[in-house]
Parts: sequence; structure tokens; C-alpha cells
Amino acid sequence: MTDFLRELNDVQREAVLATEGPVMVLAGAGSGKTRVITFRIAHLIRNVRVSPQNILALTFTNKAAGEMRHRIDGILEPGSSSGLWIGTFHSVFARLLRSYIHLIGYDRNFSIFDADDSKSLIKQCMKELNLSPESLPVNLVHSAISKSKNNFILPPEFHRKAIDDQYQKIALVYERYVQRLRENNALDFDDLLIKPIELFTEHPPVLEQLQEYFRYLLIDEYQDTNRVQYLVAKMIAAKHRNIFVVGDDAQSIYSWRGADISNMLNFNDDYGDAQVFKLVDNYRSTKTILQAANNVISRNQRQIKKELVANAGTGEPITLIEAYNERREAEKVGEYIKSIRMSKGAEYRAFAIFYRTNAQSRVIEDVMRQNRIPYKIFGSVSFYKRKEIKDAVAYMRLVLNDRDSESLLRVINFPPRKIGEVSIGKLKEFAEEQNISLYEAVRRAGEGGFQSRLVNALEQFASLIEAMRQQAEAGTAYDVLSMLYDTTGLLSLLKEENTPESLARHENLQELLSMTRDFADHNPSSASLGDFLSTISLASDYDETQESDNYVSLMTVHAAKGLEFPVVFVTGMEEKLFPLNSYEPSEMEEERRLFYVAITRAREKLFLSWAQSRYMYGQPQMCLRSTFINEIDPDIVVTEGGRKLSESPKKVAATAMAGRPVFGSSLRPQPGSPSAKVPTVKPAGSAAPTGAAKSAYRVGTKVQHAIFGPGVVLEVQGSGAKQKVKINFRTAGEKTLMVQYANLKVV
Ligand SMILES: Nc1ncnc2c1ncn2[C@@H]1O[C@H](COP(=O)(O)OP(=O)(O)OP(=O)(O)O)[C@@H](O)[C@H]1O
Ligand SMILES: [Mg+2]
Repeated sequence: MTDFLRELNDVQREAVLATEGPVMVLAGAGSGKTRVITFRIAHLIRNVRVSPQNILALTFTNKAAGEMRHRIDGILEPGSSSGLWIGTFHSVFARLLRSYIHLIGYDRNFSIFDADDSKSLIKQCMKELNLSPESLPVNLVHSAISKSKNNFILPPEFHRKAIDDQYQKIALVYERYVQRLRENNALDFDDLLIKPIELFTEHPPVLEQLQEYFRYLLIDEYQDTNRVQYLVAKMIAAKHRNIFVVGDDAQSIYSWRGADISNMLNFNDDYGDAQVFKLVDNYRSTKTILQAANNVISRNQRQIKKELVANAGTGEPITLIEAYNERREAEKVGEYIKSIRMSKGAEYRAFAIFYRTNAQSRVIEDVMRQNRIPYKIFGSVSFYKRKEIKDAVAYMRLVLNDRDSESLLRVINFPPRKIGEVSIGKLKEFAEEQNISLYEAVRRAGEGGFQSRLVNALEQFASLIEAMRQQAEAGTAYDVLSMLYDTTGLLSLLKEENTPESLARHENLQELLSMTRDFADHNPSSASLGDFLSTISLASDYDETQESDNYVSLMTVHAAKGLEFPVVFVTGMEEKLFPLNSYEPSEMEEERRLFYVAITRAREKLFLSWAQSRYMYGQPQMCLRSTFINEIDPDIVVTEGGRKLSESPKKVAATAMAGRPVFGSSLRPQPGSPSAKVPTVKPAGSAAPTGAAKSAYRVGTKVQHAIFGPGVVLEVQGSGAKQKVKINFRTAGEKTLMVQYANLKVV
């Protein structure tokens, strides 16, 4: 047996070794499902000698994909995972579509519209159809369309099935929206899964080629796949039938987004000869935490009974935190984090704080900031949703795909070029008359009979886009973005504005630049603008690419799926908040599964907290403690004073000070867990000082450059007019600049 296979238990190993034919692993949280996928891939490469390109592994987040790669390189040797196809359904199919989409009438450089882009296009379609957002909310239309797409219901079928007036209206919008997307040469997120099915249906040879190519298909978190994901996986696996899926019906938490648990339950119907493995040992959590999880989930009627046995000891009881309002709740969480850090030497990265709704994060964030506790928030206003980032990205999209009129409209007057609404209206008319794209209309503005001032502005805009396009052909996304900043003076404009908001935006744009730089460094052979855009348009809320560091993780319970942390706080344990929806039994069961997911993220210590009053919808509301708390055996829950819940009077007064944690096992992250990343410390510049004594610059001087941003001087060469400095820029890497022209600021 290869050595690494010893790191699995017997059933896990069997599942790894059963490489041929359909296999399903159905098992509870923390039982090693993801670990089995990882080891199976390593086994396929090392022992079965499958070439990495022939393996396709689908994960739920890009982050999980990254971690899996990292683990595989760890098990085998660095670089082993390169060539593997591993990513989310969306990212993998976006990549495949770039090679084949021309067959179904799109251009390879298609744009990917995120939810906001889609909504704005829907709004526009509604306007054209004279449907007011008051009578038909855009969000409703958007979710109806998205849900239909996820169920593979396309406009004609939707139309046929529209039961009432409202649905008929939505059908019209849906139809137009699909048409407009095509005109924009754009796909929305759902299209990334639908288009492959269209492609495979219309071009069977492509499917055959891919079936041959992806001999082994592995899917994590299978319980949360929706219909299109199911279909596309089935198509790909149809030839070799080496489909390996792992999941836990008790963790199905995306039914509101079209996930369909029956994909998992009916696996045997599709693959009658499927082998099914059940894992029962839980390697993640203490007995106490698992008992709580089992207590809770056993209340659900709809579930496959599963045994889950803790491998670890009993551990600490669960602590229930009660506070008079949400601020105090957050403060108490902060106090616990501080005291556990002090007493146990735990790192910040050992802690996670979960909440049911994004809105709860603000107060927690405030308190963390006040207490100087480093934190990272996953989700809420994602980096990519910020206005300035979307603007810069829109430029890049337009450069790549000039039919992307949505992007064009976003940036045509940004930064301001005196191209107002009226001018844009005229431009649109011109485009329609000539039956050309908006960008083509910009390029041919001279023929439109516009005022010369407008023609000038449009021509300047077009020449910027053309210059960027040339840059994109020869260089990387980084080069294109630098050119944009440079030519438009975007950064300096924001700097000059000098308000806290403009400076934050300045910083975000710098961050984007450093991301492109990073991207070029990490993907030397595929750092083109198209590659970069694909990657960032698929970075989901909880996937922001950021260097791993030592911080407390804040996220919704949904975003926590698959992760683990030594210490977990589940906040807002109140009626109408968690469970949020409980009118229907099925909703209540989904909330309960969500709570099960939250509990089972904890390895060593679990805190549940609630507030007696909370601001909701702008008003302070009295809150009741969540019934979920009562579902846990009161013998394993203690109050902050340390009394068992089973022995406490029902109403426990909130103690002013956080209790002292007394649990014994180490909180230091264990290798292999997502929380175990060690921050890398870059060595300080080590170049020796040179003989430029009178210069304003010395080794180590911190400087600021208008385009390259902040940096540190590594070397000073020469003096006077010919003086050069070598600088390590945070974003742009090492550059040697002539001091005379560089216009550096010492900071
Ligand atoms: N045989 C084993 N020996 C040691 N550690 C293990 C073993 N199996 C799993 N683990 C560890 O247990 C933890 C949980 O494993 P993993 O994340 O693979 O579980 P999972 O079933 O995917 O959980 P979830 O349902 O939450 O996604 C991980 O830290 C993993 O490394
Ligand atoms: Mg997992």
C-alpha cells in the first residue's frame, strides 16, 4: 500500500480504492468526505497512473478547490496537481466554454455577468416592455429567471407554464433578457451551466471528446447540486461512468437556490450498480459538539439516518452567551476571543463567528475593530461589487468584448468626459439605426451628425479602448490596468478628492492592480486579460482572494460549509433570526440543517449567543431565545457562569464579564485544516546601502508612486540627475526608476 493511504480509515480507503464505476459516499459532517476526494485524486495520479488532465474535480467554492490542490501537492509532490481540472462547476465550465462557445454562436471573449449586471439588464428589458419595477420587482424577476435556468426551464417552456398574469409578464422579460445577453455576447452565471448542455446537445462530438478526456469525475458537496449541474455531470460521466460523488443530505442548505437533494437520493436510480460507502467516524469535533449536532438534526423528519461517532474526547461543554442587545453580544464574543487567546495562546485564525444574515455582520465588525481584533469578513459587500472595482472591470471587459454594451455604458462617462444622458440617448439611436453595437457607434461617431465636442469625447474614449486592446494582445491584465490608470488619471483624481471614501476607493483600485500583478506572477503562462477576467468574475462572495493571514473569520452560516475552526461562535440565536424562516415545515427543516452545518464546523469549542433586543429593519425589537437551543441536551450546555443549562433557572441574567475558558486541548491550528495556514513573512530588503549619502532615498525608504503605489527602496544607484532607485512596489513588484522622472513621494 502506498504510504499516504495509511492516513485513512478502512472505509475511507475502500472508497479511495474503488476507482472504477459509479461510487457515492454518503456521510455526516467531518467524517472525511473531502479528505477522501483529495486522497482519491492522489491515488489516481500516483498509483493508477491517470494523467492529471483526465481528472475533473468539482468543488463548491474556489477556495475549496485551492485547498484541495494544496493538499494533493502535499500528499504527492509540489506541482503534482497542475494540469488537474479542479474548480467550481462555474469556473470549470467557463473555461471549457472559452474553447467551444463559438460553435453555438458566441464569441470566445464573452463577458460574464454577475447578479448585479443581470439585474440591471433585466431592469432595462422591463423598461423596454413598459413594465414598472413597482408592479413587478426586479429582484423577483431575477430570481424567477435564475431559478428557471437552474431547473433548465428555458423561455418557451416558461411561457407555456406561466400560470398567471405576473408569470406571463416575467416570461416576456425572460425572453428579452436572453436575447439581450446574446447581443451583449454575455453569459450570466446560470448560463455557464446551461450553455454546456446546449453545446453538448447540438454538437455531440464535443461531448464525446470531453467524455473521453474527463475519465474520472469527482464531485464534493453533491447534496447541493441543482438540476443543471446534475445534468451536465451526468452527460460528462456517461461514457466511462467513473463518477464519484460525496455528500451529506443533512447539510443540504441551498434549496432556495434550486439545489435538489434528490440528485443524491436518486443516485442509485441513475447508476444501478453504484457502490455506496458510509463513513461513521467523525474526526473533527469533540463528543459534546457532535452530540449537540445529533440532537438537533434528529428532529428532522426528512433525513437519512446516519451514525456519527466522535473520535475525539468529550471536550468542553457548549457555552450559551446571553446579552441585552446585539452590541453587547458582539462585545462578549470579542472578550471571549481575547481571553482564550491569552489563556491558550490561540491564534486569531482559530476563531470563526457565524451569523444567519449578512446584516448582522456590521455590529460585530465594529466591535472587532474597536477591540483591535483582526478579522476578515467573507461575503457582504464583496470586493468585486464595489463601484470602483466594477468600473475598472467594466473597462477591461469592454476591451475584451466590444459588444458588451452594459460595460460600455458603465464607463463611457467615467471618469467624467461630459458625455451625458442625452448624448448617450443619441448614440443609442444611432446604433439602432445603423444596426451596429454601441461601441461601433462610438467608433463611428463622426458619421452620426453629433456636435463636434461630443464627437471628440467619443473618439478619445474609443482611442483609449483601442490602446488598451493593443496592450491586452501583447501583455497581461496588469499591463492593461496600469495603462487605464495611467491614461485616465483615475488614481490621482481620487487622491485629489481626498475624502475618506475617495481614499478607500483609491486603495481598492490599488488592490485590484496588485491582484493583477499577483495573477501574472502565479499564472505566468495564462495571465491574459481574458484569463484574469474569467477568474475574478467567478470569485464568489465567500471566495475573495486574499493572502491567508491571521484573522478571525466572519461569515454567514451558508458560507461556512465545508470549513472547520477550533472555536466557533454562532451568534443571533433568536426566534425569527435563526431559524429565520419557520412557517413551513420544510423551511424549518432547512434552517435546522443550517444550524447543523454551523455546529459541525467547530472542532473544540462551541459558543451560542443571543441578544434580548436587536435592531431589525431600523427598529429595536425584543427577541426570544431560539427554540434551537432547547433542542440540544441541556446537560451539555452551560451558561457564562458555568452552570449547566439543565440546572439553571430558565432566565439567566447576563454576566458582565466573559467567563474564563477552561478547556484543555490545544487551540493551535492543526495541519491540513483551512485555518492552519501560516502567514508568510517576507524578508526585509537586504540590499546593502550604497554610497548615495545626500540622496533623499536610502535602502528602506518608503515611497509612493502615482501608478505603482507604495513601495520600499531596495537600492540607490548613482546620484544627481542620473540617480536611479530600485524599488520593491507592493503591487507592481521590483522596478528601477530614474528619480528625476519618477515623481516619487517619500512617505
Ligand atoms: N482518517 C483520518 N485520519 C485523521 N484525520 C482525518 C481522517 N479523516 C478525516 N480527518 C480530518 O477530519 C476533518 C474533517 O474531514 P473533512 O473535512 O474531509 O470532512 P467532511 O466529511 O468533508 O466534512 P463536511 O461534511 O463538513 O464537509 C479534517 O480535518 C480531516 O483532515
Ligand atoms: Mg467536506
